[in-house]
Amino acid sequence: MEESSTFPLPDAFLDFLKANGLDPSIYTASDSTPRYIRLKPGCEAHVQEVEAEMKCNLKKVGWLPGFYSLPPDIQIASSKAYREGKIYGVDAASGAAVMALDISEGDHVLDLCAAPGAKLCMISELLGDSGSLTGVDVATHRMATCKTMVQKYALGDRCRLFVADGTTFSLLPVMFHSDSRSCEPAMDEKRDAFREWTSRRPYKERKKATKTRKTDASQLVLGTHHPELVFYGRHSGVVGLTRNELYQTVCDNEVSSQGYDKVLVDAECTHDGSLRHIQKFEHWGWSTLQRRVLDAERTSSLTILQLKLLTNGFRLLKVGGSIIYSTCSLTVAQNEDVVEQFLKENASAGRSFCS
Ligand SMILES: C[S@@+](CC[C@H](N)C(=O)[O-])C[C@H]1O[C@@H](n2cnc3c(N)ncnc32)[C@H](O)[C@@H]1O
Repeated sequence: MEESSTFPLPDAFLDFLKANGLDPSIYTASDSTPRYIRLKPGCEAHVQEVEAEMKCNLKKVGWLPGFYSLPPDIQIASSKAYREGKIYGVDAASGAAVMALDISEGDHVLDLCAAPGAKLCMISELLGDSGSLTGVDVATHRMATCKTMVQKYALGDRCRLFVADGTTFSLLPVMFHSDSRSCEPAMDEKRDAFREWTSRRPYKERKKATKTRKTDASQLVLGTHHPELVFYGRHSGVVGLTRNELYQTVCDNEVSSQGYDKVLVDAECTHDGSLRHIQKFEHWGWSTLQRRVLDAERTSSLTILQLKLLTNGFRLLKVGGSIIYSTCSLTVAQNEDVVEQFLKENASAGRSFCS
């Protein structure tokens, strides 16, 4: 047990920190680390109203547009501004990862580990009325949260969300599918085209979707699946496409010109860098931390997963595009080492590190 911690860190976690050369005293700061919110664009006029409701000052974060810091003990989820979709909680570090993508108008962006969706929402805001956004996550329940977020904040117009394995996901931005269509689909195929998204679908459609989902889920296990499309916006490019068009396969040389402009690989990790997350294990139980985070076998298989995600993200990037790899771990093994290995295996990738 470490004297300097404000909450008791278990020995197994201290061993993990030691093995990775991390100083346990950083966790003493967890009670004084500010929280951050992002104000939805257009809601700037509501700052004073939010301050009055939360009974605290919002401090503008100069280097992150739309971000404000507030004292650590403020509960944002119970506030009216949060319920009304004017603000959402997102760390400054998450904001930094998104800003590093350098989103430009018209970009087609892929977020390969998207759920629960804070970064995806920010990307969507930066894209505004242009380009497209594809979110992928392997966890169905986390993707459900992501879908709820984009709908709550009305950010899903240009967005499509898939439950899929990011290490094998291979769909290109949807605009290109329709551009590259060689011939018009047959009439009966077109009748099956995706209609405008609605959560309240007729019974027949819901039944069909459940059947498709079940088939997709069983194929997911077999590894022969299509990604499961769980949401698409009006201007995501999906409306009007048939399933065949959406799931059209592409060859590698098409990707170089028709791939994504920007890819974010916010990879699964041990979350040790998220002080607030680690703090939660005090309530969830430290044995959960042991099982979910520290298990040595999991940690080594994690770095393999991280490398595979980064490699697949790069495969889907068009020539000249940018890819950002980020984690909420502080370990060199899950960050610099993964990137070094990736660069060794992908000579055509340029590099730039930031911490
Ligand atoms: C750090 S979280 C992502 C946080 C998210 N980018 C955000 O800003 O809210 C990592 C995510 O990776 C997902 N994940 C794990 N393995 C994956 C895989 N093989 N393919 C795609 N996503 C995966 C997890 O389900 C988890 O949601």
